[in-house]
Amino acid sequence: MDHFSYQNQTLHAEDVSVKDLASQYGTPLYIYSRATLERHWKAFDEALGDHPHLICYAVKANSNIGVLSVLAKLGSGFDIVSGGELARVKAAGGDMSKVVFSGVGKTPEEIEFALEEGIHCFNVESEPELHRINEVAGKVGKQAPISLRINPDVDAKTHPYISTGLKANKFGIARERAIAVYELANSLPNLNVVGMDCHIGSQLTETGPFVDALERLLVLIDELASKGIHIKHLDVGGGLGVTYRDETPPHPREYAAAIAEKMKGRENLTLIMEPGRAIAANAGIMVTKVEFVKSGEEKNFAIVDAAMNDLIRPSLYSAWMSIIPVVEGLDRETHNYDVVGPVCETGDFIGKDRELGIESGDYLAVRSAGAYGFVMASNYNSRCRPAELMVDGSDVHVVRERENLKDLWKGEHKLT
Ligand SMILES: Cc1ncc(COP(=O)(O)O)c(C=O)c1O
Ligand SMILES: N[C@@H](CCCC[NH3+])C(=O)O
Repeated sequence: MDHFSYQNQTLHAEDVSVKDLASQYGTPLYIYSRATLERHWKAFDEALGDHPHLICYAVKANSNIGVLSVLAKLGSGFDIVSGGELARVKAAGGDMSKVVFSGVGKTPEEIEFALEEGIHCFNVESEPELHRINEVAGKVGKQAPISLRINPDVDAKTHPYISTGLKANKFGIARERAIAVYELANSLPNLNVVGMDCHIGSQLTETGPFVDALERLLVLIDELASKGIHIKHLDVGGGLGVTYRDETPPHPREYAAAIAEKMKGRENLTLIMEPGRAIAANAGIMVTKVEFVKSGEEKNFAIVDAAMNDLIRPSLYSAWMSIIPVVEGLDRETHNYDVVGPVCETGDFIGKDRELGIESGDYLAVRSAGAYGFVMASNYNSRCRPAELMVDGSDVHVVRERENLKDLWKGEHKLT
C-alpha cells in the first residue's frame, strides 16, 4: 500500500491533500508518512522472526527528531555516526542501550558522551581508534563495549561514492588483519569485545553481496571462537536499496530472510541491521512550486523553488528521482523540461529531461526524498531550509519549522 497516492486527482500523504499542505505551509516542503516509516521498520523486524535481533535505524538517512521518535516508539535501535546524532536520539526518546556508534573519526568528546550514555557498542574502524576508546574509557572509569568493523572486500555494485566495502575504501579493518586486531582489543584493559560488524555500501539492489560479506564474517567469528574470543552479535550494516526509477531491489522481507537463513543454528549470535534508506526514502516526498517556465533554444526549463541546497542527490550523484505533478489530469500541453532550482550553479538541477505539463504556480512532488534529503540540505545561496511535516492519518505535525531569515546568520557577528 502506497501512502502517497492520488485521490480525486490530487496527491495525498496518507489522508491529507499535498496541495493543501503546500499552500498552507509553503514550499519547498518535506512531507513524511508515519504509517510508511512504521511499515518499513516492521518489515525488517518481522522478517527476522524469532532470531534474536535488533534493528538499528541509520540516523544519517533522516535524523529529524519527529522521525526518530516514531521509530523509538516501535522499539527501534539506532546506528549513529556523531555526537550530534546521539544527542538527537536522546532528545527523541530513543533507548541508549540500543545505540551502535559507527564512523571513522570519533573524537574523544564523542566517545566520552557515548560511554556516559551507556550505548550498546562502538563499531570501531581502525587500530588507533581502538586505542583512543580504551584511553577514554579508562579516564571515565568504564568498560567500552566494542565491535570491529571488518572490511570484507566485496563489491557492492553500487555508485562508487557510496560503495564502502572494498579494500580501496577508507572504512573498516581489512579482514586479513581482523584476528590480530581482535586479539589486540581483547588485551586492552578497558574494552569489552562484544561484536563484529560490516557495511558494504548503500543503495544495493541485490542480495548476493550482503550474503558474501556475511559468510566472510562468519568464518572470522568461528576462528575467533577457537581462540577463545566469543562474539555476541553480528551487525550486517545497512545498504538495502529502494526503487527510485526502475531498480528492483529485494524487499526487506527477502533480504532479511536471506540473512537469517545464513544465521540458522547460530541463535546465540544476535543479528543487528542498520537500514537507513530502505526505511526512510519512500516514506517522504519533497514538494516544490514552479516559479517560471522558460523556453530556450535547445532546452525548456522548469524553474522551481527547490534547489540543490534543499535536495542535493541529483547534483551530487546524478541520482534520478521521480518528479510528479501534485494535481494530475490537468488539461495541459506537455513538454520536455530540465527541472532546475534558483541556485547559481549549472549543476543545480532536480531532474533532467522530464515530460511535464506545467504552468507557473503548479506544485510538483519529488518522490523517495525521505532519505538523504533534508539531512543533506544546506543554506547555500543564503536560502532558508524547508519545513518538514509528519502526516499520521489525517493529522499533520510540523516536525521542523521552516527557517526564517534571522536563522541564516544565527551565531554570526558583524564588526562594529
Ligand atoms: C555504517 C553505516 N550503517 C548504515 C548505513 C545506512 O545505509 P543505508 O541508508 O544505505 O541503509 C550507512 C550509510 O551508508 C553506514 O555508513
Ligand atoms: N547520501 C547518499 C548515501 C550515503 C550513504 C551514507 N553511508 C545518498 O543520498 O544516496
